[in-house]
Order: sequence, then C-alpha cells, then structure tokens
Amino acid sequence: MTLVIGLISGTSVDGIDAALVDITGTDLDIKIELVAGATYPYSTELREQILAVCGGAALNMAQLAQLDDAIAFAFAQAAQNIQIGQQKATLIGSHGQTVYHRPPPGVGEISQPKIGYSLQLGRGAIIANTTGITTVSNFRVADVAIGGHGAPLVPRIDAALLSHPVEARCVQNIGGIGNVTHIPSRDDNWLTKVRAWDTGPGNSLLDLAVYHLTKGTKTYDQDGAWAASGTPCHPLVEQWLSQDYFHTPPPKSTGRELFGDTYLHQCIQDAEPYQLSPADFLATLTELTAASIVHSYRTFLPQMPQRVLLCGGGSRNLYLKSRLQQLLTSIPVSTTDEVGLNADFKEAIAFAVLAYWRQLGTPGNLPTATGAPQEVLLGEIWQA
Ligand SMILES: Nc1ncnc2c1ncn2[C@@H]1O[C@H](COP(=O)(O)OP(=O)(O)OP(=O)(O)O)[C@@H](O)[C@H]1O
Ligand SMILES: CC(=O)N[C@H]1[C@@H]2OC[C@@H](O2)[C@@H](O)[C@@H]1O[C@H](C)C(=O)O
Repeated sequence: MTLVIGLISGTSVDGIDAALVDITGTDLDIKIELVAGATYPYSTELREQILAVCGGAALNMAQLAQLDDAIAFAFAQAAQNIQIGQQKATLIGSHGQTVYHRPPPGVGEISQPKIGYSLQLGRGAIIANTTGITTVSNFRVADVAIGGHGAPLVPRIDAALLSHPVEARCVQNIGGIGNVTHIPSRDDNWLTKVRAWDTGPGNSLLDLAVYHLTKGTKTYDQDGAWAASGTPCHPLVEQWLSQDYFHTPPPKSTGRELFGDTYLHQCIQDAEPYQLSPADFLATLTELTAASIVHSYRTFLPQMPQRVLLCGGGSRNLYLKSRLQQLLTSIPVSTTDEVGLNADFKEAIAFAVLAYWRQLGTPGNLPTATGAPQEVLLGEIWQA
C-alpha cells in the first residue's frame, strides 16, 4: 500500500483538484481507494493571470518566474491541506497548470516545428521541498520529446481502472476540454485496441460565454439550467461542426489555444444573423459540445460503445448530459461514480497513479492515445 497525492488544475482553471489515494498492485493490476478529495480554488488574481496567459498575454521572464512560483506554492499548499487529519502521504504526482499546448503536426501537415510543446507551470522541486514529500512532475514532456502529443495521459489509467470483461466502454471526460478513452471488452490484446483523443470543447466555450453574458458575475452555467431554458440553433451547430479539428483523425489533442476567447468571439459573430437569446446561444454551444463528442465516436471508433461513463465537471451539467443521452439514443450514459470511480477527482487520481507507476518504472503513456512511437516513463522525480 502506498499513500499518494495527485494534484492537477485543468483547462477550466477553476482550482487545484487534490486526491489522497491509497494504491496497491502493479502496472494495470492496480487497486485504488480515494481516501480524500478536495478542490482548492485559485485566488481570483492568480486565476485571472493564468487565464490571461493561456489567452496569449505576453510575460517577461521575471513575470514567468513569479507565476511559476505562485502556482508551485499553491499546489504545495493543496498537498498540505489534503493531508490534514490523515495519514501522511509518501509520494506526490503533480500535473501542474497547463499554460500552453502545441500539438505536433498531423500526418501530411507541413508545419514547422516538427514536434509538439506542452508547458505546465508549478515546478515539482518546490512542491517536494515545501512538503517534504518526493514529487513527480512534468509528466507530458517525455512523450512530446519522442513525437507524441503528450496528451491525453489519463487513458492508461482509465484502462487499468475501468475496463470490463464483456462491455466496451467510452470514458468521456468533460473538463474545459473534452477527451474520450474507448476501452474494448477485455479480450485478446485489448490494451492495444484502446483508443483515445481530445474531442474538442468541453466547458471552455460555455464558461467563457457565461462570463461574457453576465459581465463577469458568473463563471459557469450551473447544472446547465440556463442552456436548458433555450433552444439550440441546429444550422449553427452544423456550421461549427465543419471546423477542421472535428474532422482530423486521432491521435489528436487540443486546448484553450484553439477553443478559447478568439473561438468564442467567432461563435458570437456567427450567431448574429440568427438573433439568438442568451439562453438559445448557450443551448447552441452546449449542443456543439455534445454533438462534437458523439460525432467523433461515430467517425473515429471501430464500433460504438455499449456504455458511456462521464467524468469531469461537465458531467454535473444536467442539460449537457441529457443532450448526450439523446444523441447516443440507446447507449446508456452514466458517470464513473456509478462504477465506483469518483467522477470529480478522476484526473487527480490519475496523476497519483502516474507518479506511482513512475516510481515502479512502469510506462504511463498509451501510444495509441498520444501518437508516440512507444511507451515511455513519464515524469521527473524530485526527492524531498
Ligand atoms: N454543477 C455544474 N453544472 C454545470 N457545469 C459544471 C458544474 N460543476 C462543474 N461544472 C463545469 O465543470 C468545469 C470544471 O470541470 P473540471 O474541473 O473537470 O475541468 P478541468 O479539469 O479544469 O478541465 P480539463 O479536464 O480540460 O483539464 C467548470 O468550469 C464548469 O464549467
Ligand atoms: C495539455 C493538457 O493539459 N491537456 C489536457 C486538457 O484537458 C483535457 C484534455 O485536454 C486532456 O488531453 C488533458 O488532460 C488530461 C488530464 C489528460 O492528459 O488525460
């Protein structure tokens, strides 16, 4: 048994998810128990600074160092807080905060440079030194260096924790960005048949639209209630679905660099001729998230799954969930909670597992998911 802390702040930049996890076993034969999970929101100032940088705001080197420090200390504090009243952890896996993600060029795409780049701030050395706990961080760079996307990395953990003997499943994360892991039933060579990719926008456009429509007084559409009071404009959804990303075959990854502020402003312009109410506009953006997910299954999966398991904050958006269920017709849509894996802390749990695997010398990437030519050890180890 090893008690490990997993830490991540995702593309929604809503705060640091921390999971204290008891892990036993090796490789795919692991068992996990979530001992504690909590989200520690960023200060408004730090969140706005991160969002500005993700949106392309320029930083000089001193400002970059200061931002990296602020994130690292916030992550270290989250690690301290999650242990209050608990047995002490012996290992931390910290994803940090993605502030820039550039996928490698696709097949046939002529582009310089030839490899990707993925930058997460909140350096592990500070977390290890502040907490006194060995910390693994910088998980994406090894996969990127050999030509992979460095994302998504959770699929190997999804495969370990959520595969089923006879049921093919899609595990659909709906964070700021959406990503899917398709896990075939556990027949011969099932692991090599796992497929995964970023499906496109999760909540990123919705959150930005709510912020814009409420002049900053709200940051998300709670339970999808606002969107549920509107009607999606289907011609607009069709128009948006013609965007290149949705037609690019996997492996593929994306981020706020594409589905961020500029994208939303284009959506607002595209919607002008339709004179949509705010509720209709939100319903239409929600439909884009749902339709892009289902479109990608129908286009890129060898077969449709028998069940879809949602996780991430978007799984709490009841309107989005009902739209997904409608579009998937008879395929049942539930959440990972219903099969025993916490849907809010699955990503934080995944980085605890990745750190655990790193210490054991077990690779963390799935080449079919990231497009890397081989499995690699993920993460740099910072001894306390
Ligand atoms: N009750 C709710 N109703 C509607 N939306 C919700 C609810 N709870 C959370 N969300 C949405 O989920 C988002 C946060 O999701 P999550 O924490 O999974 O994202 P993330 O981990 O930052 O992103 P990513 O997985 O892309 O890295 C919020 O910004 C909000 O849009
Ligand atoms: C570069 C980056 O941070 N990507 C995130 C983002 O958020 C969701 C999706 O895009 C996924 O590819 C990834 O995160 C999860 C944790 C992953 O690597 O599996």
